[in-house]
Parts: sequence; C-alpha cells; structure tokens
Amino acid sequence: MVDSNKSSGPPEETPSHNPNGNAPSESDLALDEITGKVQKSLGLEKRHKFWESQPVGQFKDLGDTSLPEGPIEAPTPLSEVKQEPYNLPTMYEWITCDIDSDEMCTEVYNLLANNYVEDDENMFRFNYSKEFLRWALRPPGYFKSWHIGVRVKSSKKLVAFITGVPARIRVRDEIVTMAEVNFLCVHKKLRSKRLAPVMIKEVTRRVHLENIWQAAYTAGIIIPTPITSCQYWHRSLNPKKLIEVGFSRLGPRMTMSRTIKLYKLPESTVTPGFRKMGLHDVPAVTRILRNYLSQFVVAPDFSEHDVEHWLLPTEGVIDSYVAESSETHEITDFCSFYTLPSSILGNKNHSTLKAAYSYYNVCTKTPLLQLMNDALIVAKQKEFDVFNALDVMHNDTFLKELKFGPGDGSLHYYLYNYRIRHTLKPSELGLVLL
Ligand SMILES: CCCCCCCCCCCCCC(=O)SCCNC(=O)CCNC(=O)[C@H](O)C(C)(C)COP(=O)(O)OP(=O)(O)OC[C@H]1O[C@@H](n2cnc3c(N)ncnc32)[C@H](O)[C@@H]1OP(=O)(O)O
Repeated sequence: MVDSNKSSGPPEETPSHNPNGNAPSESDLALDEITGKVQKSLGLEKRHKFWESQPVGQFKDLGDTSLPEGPIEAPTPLSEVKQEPYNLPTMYEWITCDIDSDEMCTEVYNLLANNYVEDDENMFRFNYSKEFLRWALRPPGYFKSWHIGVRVKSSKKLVAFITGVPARIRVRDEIVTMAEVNFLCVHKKLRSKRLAPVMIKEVTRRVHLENIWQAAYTAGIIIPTPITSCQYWHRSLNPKKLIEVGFSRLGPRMTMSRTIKLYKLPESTVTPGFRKMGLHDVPAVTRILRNYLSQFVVAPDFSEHDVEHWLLPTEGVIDSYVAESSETHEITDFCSFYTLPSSILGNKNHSTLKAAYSYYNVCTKTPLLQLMNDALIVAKQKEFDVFNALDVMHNDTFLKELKFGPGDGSLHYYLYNYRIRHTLKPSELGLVLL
C-alpha cells in the first residue's frame, strides 16, 4: 500500500454520546460541536452504507470504552454459512485464481499493474511482480479459494480481484486466526458501481467456510474504523532520479550536488557478522523475532514455517540480513525489506521506481540506527531508488536521524469483527502487511 490518500492523521478518541441519557448540558453542547468539527475534518461524518452494515468498529462508538474488546459477532454454525457465491451483475462471473498457473498469474499481474493503487496525483502506480504475488498469496496453509477474480462472461477478461491469506495475529493476549485481505482491485472502467462490497462479502463468505471469523487489512482511505493510522517515511537512495520523476523536490537553498552528497551512503556495511539470512538461521530468527514482537499490542504470531516463508530471502521479492556474533555464532540482530516497484506514469526518461519497504527488524546487540543504516547500504548496493518505512514498531527511533522524510499520505490499519477499545499509537503496532 502506498500513501494514496492525504489525510490529517489518526482519529482522536472523541466521546460522542451522553452517558446519562439526560438532556445535554451547555458544556456537552460545546463538546458536541468540537466533536463534530473533529469528525468532519477527519471525514468521519460521511455515511458508509456498506461498512455501517458490517461487524467492524463504528465511528459513533469511538471513545466508548465500555464496549468489550474482542469479537463483535459470534461465529455462526458452519451449516448456516451461505453455500453459493453472492450474485454478480449478469455479465460477470466468479473465478478462483490458480496463482500457480503462469497464465493466470500474468492476468492478475496485468490487472493490478494497470488498475491498482496510485498516489493522489496519479504519478505512480504499484507494480507488484509476479514472483511477489506468488510469495504474498501462498504462505503456509493458504487457501486457493481465497484468491478470487471476476471475469466478463463473454470476453473472459479479468476485471476484479481480491485475496485473503491466513495468519495468526495476536491482539494483547489472544491469538486469533485471521484472514489478511489484500489486492482488492476493480478495473478503472467499472469503478463506483458498488462492486467492491460484493467482492468483500464474497471473500468473507469463503473465509467463513474455513471457520475463520476475523480479518486484518490496510487501506489508504478512512472507513469504519482504523485501529491505528500510520505514516510512510521515505529515504532517498537515488535523489537525482527521485527529483527527475517528481517523487521528491529539491529543498529550498539546495542544489542537486548538495542533495546527492546529503544522501550519500558508505560503500559497505559496518555491523560485524552482517550477512544474508540462510535457511539454517530460521530457528534463531524466529526466536528473536517472536520475542521482539511480544511487546506490541497487535502483531503476528510467527512459527518457524511462517518465518521460512515470509523472511527467507527470495531474489527480487524479500531481502533479509542477520548479524552473527563471531565468538558465539549467535544471531543477535535481523533486518528485512521487500521489493515493490511502482510504475512511473508519463515520464519520458524513467518507467519504474525501484522501492524497498522496511519489513521486520530486530536488534538485541547492534543499535537499531546502525542496523537500519546497513539496510540502507545494501538497498543502495542493490540499486533501489528509495527505502520506505512506516512509523510502526520502533521505527520512529531511526527515521529522522537516517534522513527519512515524511510522506503525504496515511496507511490505516483495520480489523474485521474484532473490537479494540482504544485507537493504538503506530508504535504499538507490530504488523506489516504487503
Ligand atoms: C472474516 C473475514 C472478513 C474478510 C473481509 C475483511 C474486510 C476486507 C476489506 C477490504 C480490504 C482491502 C485491502 C486493500 O486491498 S486496500 C487497496 C484497495 N485498492 C485500491 O485502492 C486499488 C484502486 N482502487 C480500486 O480498485 C477501487 O477503487 C476499489 C476496489 C478499492 C473500490 O471500488 P470502487 O471505487 O469502484 O467502489 P465501489 O462503488 O465498488 O464500492 C464503494 C464501497 O467500497 C468501499 N471501499 C472502497 N475502497 C475500499 C478499500 N480499499 N477497502 C475497503 N473498502 C473500500 C467504500 O468505502 C464504499 O463503501 P461505503 O463507504 O459506502 O460503506
């Protein structure tokens, strides 16, 4: 997800109802007025016909700490889950996408490459590679039936897509099996026809059929109701190109050569024992990662199998590095980033922006600042143009110092059918979705 939507930040917890049920006092009225203004500035006053009908936190309940944390609705008996797919307009049909098939994977790739997330100014569009899609969609225990497409019956053209993959997510002390929902896309020519709610209901039905009742997802837009709202930060690695394509601007009183010098990085990494992660590192990485993630309110519950899938390096998809102690051969630190290029729309000289996205990073010995500087150095060696990171986990401790600049959009995190009492700070979140 890129910063696709400008917005002014996380919703504050604004008490919006009168707990005594009495006539509002003068001070309540003043508060209501303030609340109304806050809601308006955040877009919370908008009606959401679909989302208001779903088991998700509702804006009107923001700040109501009397509601219990946990599932909003109890599971229904499996025999009561609808057996047939939802109705589509008659021209269209559902398909289950076999992402193993090269032909199918290419169709999905093309739909997304032409119709998926763009920035606000329509200058860049995500360009997830086929290898990336295969990695993202086939984690341990994945369900083929959760890779859902919509075709035009007559031409067989793929025009919409949505996916889920299973994940165990810990919320405080509870480990909840969820679907991570991603890659919701409707062809540009079919927008605003209420197809998205049907896609979401169909993926929900197929998730329910596996006896799973919760989901996690992110979006650039505000809908009911974010558990937290994060910001992307960007570290220029190739400032000249970033300026040429309009990704960044030359700062006031800055020349190109001073800017290049500002972002220059050392040729090689400095952390002793810093090397690419290998299969034999999986147990140690799992151990330090699980220990690190245990401090966040919401975080994945990774097994060794999950770590092997999500963190073992795959060329052009996911890069991971460890620091191994020369004396004890212990793995003390770990960092990772995934590869997600964006197409540059309408530039004569450049067609692709090569971006690395910070994934999971853990330090037990090396200062995080130094480890992340080494991550920047290897990303530069691999010819990435920019290194992006959200302000989640402990990332805010290195962003400014390592010359990341704030992006102009937010990424909102959501849970489906799971209520969290308070809006979280980004630093309380230990989850990165792709
Ligand atoms: C238990 C298991 C549960 C599993 C499900 C968990 C929930 C998963 C939820 C999905 C997680 C996805 C995670 C990602 O992939 S986020 C990436 C989303 N994709 C893009 O931004 C790509 C470019 N855009 C498009 O393809 C379309 O604009 C999409 C498909 C996004 C909407 O199509 P369209 O523009 O033609 O609109 P419509 O007329 O059909 O429908 C309008 C309704 O849809 C609501 N809407 C719009 N965008 C989103 C959005 N990003 N998340 C949730 N809802 C969204 C909208 O508020 C409105 O409802 P309401 O405001 O009136 O109520």
